[in-house]
Amino acid sequence: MSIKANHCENMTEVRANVDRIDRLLVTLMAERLNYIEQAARIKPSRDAVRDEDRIEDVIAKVKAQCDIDGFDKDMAERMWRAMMEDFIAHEFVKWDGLRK
Ligand SMILES: C=C(O[C@@H]1C=C(C(=O)O)C=C[C@H]1O)C(=O)O
Repeated sequence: MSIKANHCENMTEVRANVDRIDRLLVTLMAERLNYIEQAARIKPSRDAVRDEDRIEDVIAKVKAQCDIDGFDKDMAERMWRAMMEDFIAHEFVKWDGLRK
């Protein structure tokens, strides 16, 4: 299966749709980051900030969603691994900041 997208006749329409999607993605990323910050508050030890099993669980779930929505699994894996590295780095900064 694949996600339905608007048919575009020109680059103005293409870019308007890309810009619309980017705004939605930023909103979702901001919400995702809020949960990462809550994880920093909740996790009792610094060793728990980076959880390799959870990272692989996230990747597996994202790849399963790729099958549903028709998105490239290898691309998604690269994107999510890079994104999670930034989120984890942020979580470490937040975890330290809450306990100094
Ligand atoms: C938020 C967590 O912390 C980290 C951030 C993750 C993420 O960005 O999805 C996944 C695993 C963790 O290393 C978590 O453990 O769930």
